[in-house]
Amino acid sequence: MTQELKESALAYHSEPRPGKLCIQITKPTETQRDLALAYTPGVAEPVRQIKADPELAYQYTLKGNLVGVITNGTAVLGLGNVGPLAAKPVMEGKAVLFKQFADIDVFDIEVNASNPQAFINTVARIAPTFGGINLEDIKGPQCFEIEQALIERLDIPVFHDDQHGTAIITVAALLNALELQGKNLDEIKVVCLGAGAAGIASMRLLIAMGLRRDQIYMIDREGVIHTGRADLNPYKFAFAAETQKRTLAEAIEGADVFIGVSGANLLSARMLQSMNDKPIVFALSNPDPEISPEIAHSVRDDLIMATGRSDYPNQVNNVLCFPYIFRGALDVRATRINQEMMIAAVMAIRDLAKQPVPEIISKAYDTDKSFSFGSEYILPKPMDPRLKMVVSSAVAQAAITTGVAKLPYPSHYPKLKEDNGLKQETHLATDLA
Ligand SMILES: NC(=O)C1=CN([C@@H]2O[C@H](COP(=O)(O)OP(=O)(O)OC[C@H]3O[C@@H](n4cnc5c(N)ncnc54)[C@H](OP(=O)(O)O)[C@@H]3O)[C@@H](O)[C@H]2O)C=CC1
Ligand SMILES: CC(=O)C(=O)O
Ligand SMILES: [Mg+2]
Repeated sequence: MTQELKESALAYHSEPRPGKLCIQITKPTETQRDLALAYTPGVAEPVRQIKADPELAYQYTLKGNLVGVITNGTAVLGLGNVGPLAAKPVMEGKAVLFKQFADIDVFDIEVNASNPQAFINTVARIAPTFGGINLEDIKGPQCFEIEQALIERLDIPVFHDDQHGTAIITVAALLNALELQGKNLDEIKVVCLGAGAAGIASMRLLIAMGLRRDQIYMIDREGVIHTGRADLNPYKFAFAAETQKRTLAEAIEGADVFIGVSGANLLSARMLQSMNDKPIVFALSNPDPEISPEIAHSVRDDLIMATGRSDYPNQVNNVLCFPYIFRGALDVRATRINQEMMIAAVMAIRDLAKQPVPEIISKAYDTDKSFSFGSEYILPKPMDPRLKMVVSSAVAQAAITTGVAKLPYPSHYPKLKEDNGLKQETHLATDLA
C-alpha cells in the first residue's frame, strides 16, 4: 500500500466524524404523541404481542433486517490475531457493505472471548437481537467448532463469511476461469496455500462441485499437508495427501490452479514459472496478495490472475456474495444457510459474469473500457447492482426448495422460471456432499 493510500484511509476513517456508520431513526419522534408510541406507554403493546408470539418480533422490531457481524479478532484479513478492538474497522466495513449492497442493517460486535466456548456462549446469548449472524475473521480451526455449535443452537442463519463467502466466490471464479482456459474440473491439479477458514471451506465446496481430494495439495506453515504428519487437526487431516512432496515449491510444479488464502508474498515468480500451461492464480490474501499481479504478469502471459482487492481486475472477494446470501435468506426467513443455497449463489454469480455488462458499471469504475467475460473479467464487479436481485433470488429459491424457508418466495423478486436449473443444482449438491 502506498503512503498516500495509507494516509487517505486514515483520513477517511476519522473525518468528518469517527467511523463509517451511524444509527438512524425510522419513525416520527417529534411530538409527545410520537414519544408515547415509540416509548412508554405505547411500546408496551408490541412487547406483549411478542411475548405471546415470538414471530411477531419480525413485525414490530428491526430483527428481520438486522444481521450481527461478530468477531473475536483472531484472523483479521491477513493481519492475523489483532484482537477484537483492532478488528472493528473491518467489521464496520462489512456493515457498510451489507447496507450499501443489500440494504441490510448491521450491528458489529467485537467479542473479547478467551476461548471458543466463551465466544459461542456470548453469541448465543445475544442472538435474539438478530435475524442472522455473520461470523467474521475467526481463525481456523476454532471457526469450524464455533460455527457448527451456533448453527445447532440457533434458529436463525449463522454463516462464517471467511469460510463460505470466500468458498462461494472462489468456486464461481474458478469455474469461469477454467472455462476460459479450456480446462475441466476433473483434470486439474490444485494447490491451496492456507488451510484455515477460507482454505478448508473453499476446498470442501470444490469437492461438492466435483473435484476429487487427490487433485488437491493443501499447504500450511509446516508445508504440504500429507498423511505422514502427526500435527494435523481433523479438518486438515481430511485433506492429507499420499505424497513425497513437502514444500510449496514442490507441490506447485505442474499445478493448474493456485489458490492463496494465507499471507503476503508467499508465491515466488520462480514457483509461478513452474506451473502448468494456462495457470489460474487466485492470490486472495488481504490486503497484500500471495503474489502481486505485476510480478505474476511479468512472469507469465498465459495466466488468469485474481486478487481479493478492488484495485486490480478480477476481484475475488466475499463481498460479491455475503450481502445477497443474507438478503435472500432474510427475505424468506430461512432458518439456516445450507449448501444448496451456497451452490445456487455460485451458479448465479458465475452466470452473471457472462451477461452483457451495463455502462453504469464502467462509470462506477471510472473507466471508458467496457467489461465483458474474459481473462480480466471472470466475475461480476462488486458495484454491479444486478447482483442483489440475481443472487438473492437464487438463494431464496434454494431455501424454499430445500425446506428451510418460513416465508414464501417474495412477490417483488423475479418471476420463477419453470425449469430454472435449481433442481439440478440441488441434486448436484446432495449427490456430491
Ligand atoms: N479475498 C477474500 O474474499 C478473502 C480472503 N481471505 C484471506 O485469506 C487469508 C486467510 O484467512 P483465513 O482462512 O480466515 O485465516 P486462518 O487463520 O483461518 O487461516 C490461515 C491459514 O494460512 C496459513 N498460513 C499463514 N501464513 C502462512 C505462511 N507463511 N505459509 C504457509 N501457510 C500460511 C495458516 O497456516 P497454519 O494453519 O499452519 O497456521 C492457516 O492455515 C487472509 O489473508 C485473508 O485476508 C480470507 C477470506 C476472504
Ligand atoms: C475479505 C475478507 O473477509 C478477508 O480478507 O478476511
Ligand atoms: Mg474476513
